[in-house]
Amino acid sequence: MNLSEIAYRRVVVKLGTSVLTSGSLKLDKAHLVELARQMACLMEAGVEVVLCTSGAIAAGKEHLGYPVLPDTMANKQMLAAVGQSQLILAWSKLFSIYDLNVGQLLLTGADLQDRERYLNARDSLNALLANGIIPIINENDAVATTEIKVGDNDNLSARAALLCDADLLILLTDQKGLFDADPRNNPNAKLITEVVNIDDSLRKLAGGSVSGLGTGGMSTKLEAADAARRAGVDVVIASGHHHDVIQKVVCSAAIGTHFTALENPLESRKQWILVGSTVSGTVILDLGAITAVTNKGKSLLPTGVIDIKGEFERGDTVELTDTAGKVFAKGICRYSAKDLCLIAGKHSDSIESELGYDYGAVVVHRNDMVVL
Ligand SMILES: Nc1ncnc2c1ncn2[C@@H]1O[C@H](COP(=O)(O)OP(=O)(O)O)[C@@H](O)[C@H]1O
Ligand SMILES: N[C@@H](CCC(=O)OP(=O)(O)O)C(=O)O
Repeated sequence: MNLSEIAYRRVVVKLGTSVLTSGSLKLDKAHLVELARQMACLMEAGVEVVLCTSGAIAAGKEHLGYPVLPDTMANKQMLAAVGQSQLILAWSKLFSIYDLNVGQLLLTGADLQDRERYLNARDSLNALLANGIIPIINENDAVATTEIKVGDNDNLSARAALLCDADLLILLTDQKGLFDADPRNNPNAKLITEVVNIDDSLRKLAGGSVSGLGTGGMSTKLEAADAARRAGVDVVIASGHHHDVIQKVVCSAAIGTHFTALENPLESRKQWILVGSTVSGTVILDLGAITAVTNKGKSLLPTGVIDIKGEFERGDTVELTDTAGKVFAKGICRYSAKDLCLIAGKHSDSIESELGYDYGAVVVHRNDMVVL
């Protein structure tokens, strides 16, 4: 391959457990050597690489000799705590062959939810890159509980790509890309080489993980691809076992499934609303408000609110839905759920008389909203 064809300057490479174990129950060290070589070669050629690696729980099971344990959160945390240190040790040793240092960033959803913590994580990631160090990211499974987790490394890697302003996200897995059906169940499934629109019909094609190794399957990869391309990042889903896959994808080879970045990416704050912040509640809108928000670029006023679900505070992120539950936007709410119940369906002029105070006429401002 000719590295003079390099098309990207900053790349996030996400390696699923399925790739790291080659479908077995332990880390496939020989394959890790191969993957590290490809990433080191790109670094040498001036491409900045961020590695988002799964495999902590698999490595923990291997290191402890596959103990038979009750399936509790504490046991998963224990396996991740043991396995993460083995995983980072393996990567650190492999990159040291190329005189490359690594820096470990263990994140949870909670670290990215709060805008200030999000910006701190961004500074740390950028500082590693600025010093030629490979950031190695995983979810902090040893302390994370379901409530505070991102939950899967596909979405975590998309958030990492946004954090460091990458121009390419490569999701490597055990399939050649996204197929029109799960190839494990359907031998006639066809590879989709180019995705232009991510819509409900495409989402229906992407199933979960059935191997028992991975988390989320293709459906979380599609979520990740959607978030990344909205932020201006190209995405490729490909097989982690394709020869020289990382280098070839960085040189724009036609491998796997390609998602081209949208031409008008979301600004940084809206990227955070889309992928960083956690949804605390739901605001249900009438048809007039849905049209105003989705087609006319308007802010949401209380008069268009029909109902509210969940307990949220002023400043929390909410989903905006229709009465059937279809989510069409996400945004930061300027009123708490309690206040919104009192002003729902009312004219903005009456907010002060209803509440005794007023945070402005708007419930979700269009600058704080991402239409999906
Ligand atoms: N439409 C699809 N195309 C390809 N793979 C699919 C599809 N739907 C579901 N899958 C499943 O997604 C799996 C890959 O995801 P996952 O198991 O989470 O692996 P990883 O550890 O790489 O994240 C594949 O093994 C496959 O069974
Ligand atoms: N954080 C977990 C992996 C979670 C995950 O998304 O796994 P995968 O679907 O294999 O990328 C671990 O290190 O075991």
